[in-house]
Amino acid sequence: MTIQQLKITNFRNIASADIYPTAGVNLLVGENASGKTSILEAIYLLSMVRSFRSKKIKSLIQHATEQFTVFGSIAAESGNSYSLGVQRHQQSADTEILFRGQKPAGVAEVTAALPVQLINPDAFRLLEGSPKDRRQFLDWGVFHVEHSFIDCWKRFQRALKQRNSLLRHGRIDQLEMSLWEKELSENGEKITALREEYLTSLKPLFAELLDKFLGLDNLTLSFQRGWDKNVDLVESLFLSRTKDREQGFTQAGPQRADVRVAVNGYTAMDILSRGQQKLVVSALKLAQGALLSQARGKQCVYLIDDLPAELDKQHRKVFCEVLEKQSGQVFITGVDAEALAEGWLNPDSISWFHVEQGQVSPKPHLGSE
Ligand SMILES: Nc1ncnc2c1ncn2[C@@H]1O[C@H](COP(=O)(O)OP(=O)(O)OP(=O)(O)O)[C@@H](O)[C@H]1O
Repeated sequence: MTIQQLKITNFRNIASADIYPTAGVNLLVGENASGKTSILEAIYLLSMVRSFRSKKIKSLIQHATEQFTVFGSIAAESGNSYSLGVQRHQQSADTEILFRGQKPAGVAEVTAALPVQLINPDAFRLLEGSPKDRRQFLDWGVFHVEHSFIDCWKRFQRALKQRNSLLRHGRIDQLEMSLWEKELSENGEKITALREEYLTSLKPLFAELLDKFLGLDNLTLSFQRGWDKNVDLVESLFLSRTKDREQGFTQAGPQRADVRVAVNGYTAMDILSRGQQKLVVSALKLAQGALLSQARGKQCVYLIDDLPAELDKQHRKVFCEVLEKQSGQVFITGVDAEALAEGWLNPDSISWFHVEQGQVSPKPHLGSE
């Protein structure tokens, strides 16, 4: 997927922008608070229909205006182009999405059409955050690669909600409980198998990238499925009914899964430097893009907020080379044009944009100024 045109209206501090990015690397340079991250946020919104910075989508509407609009013209790998627009009005209860001129069935349809990977300071959460952050990472990949996942996931969530609500009832209807446990475990086992399979496919791609970035060959990823490995989920649920009733929720299952990232047996975030953590997280995200391309022939759009931060010159150079060699579209922000200009193999193929007080304009390549 490639964004050929991006039009932004009344979004954060951007009153109006209309840009034509290149299919490869796009660099967005500007001072603090100029609006660089807002552009990444607008692209992320097109894919996820939410922000990565704010839970309240209305906070994205430019102050003193009524609504924002983000529009993208997207080129698919098939050669077809289609339009995607997301709009939110102050007075409206919903966010409007228009995909190929129509209202999509759900957000998942849009997300599947425009896979976006974000590497920003919050991406560290993948290592230092809760298991939920790592499950989200894993499920992003499974969702894009395995189309049956979304249906299993929805059915699983519904069954989990039902079981939790039964657990809180005064008297449990054993038959109803068994029925929901069956539904929960059938879908839970499928989700787990898909997650395991996905992680197995991801590992070699991740190892290859990590080797380029850091040469950390003793780093391991291990999947923890979320319940006792010696029993089936249905059995585990049955055995834990009494304990779950006391707690008021289901304790075992894929909703407790995790991916442990360890170096020589130690939790990665406890021993890696900040720069190493950034490269591990980046390698994980780039590996997801590579797997999507390998499995589905789809390219992902990478959003990288402040690439130079935390990385020395040498690691920045390796990172740039990897980004240039992979086939997805990349948007990178930075405050220092010189630091951003370093390390590219083909600087002439890169598009530059200057961002200043919410205005976005194409910028001549640094060397040609
Ligand atoms: N709803 C809004 N309406 C108008 N301006 C807003 C709104 N929300 C945020 N802003 C402002 O938009 C500006 C742009 O912020 P943004 O984070 O995009 O800048 P940036 O260029 O990425 O900065 P930095 O380099 O410091 O990360 C900030 O000054 C912020 O206060």
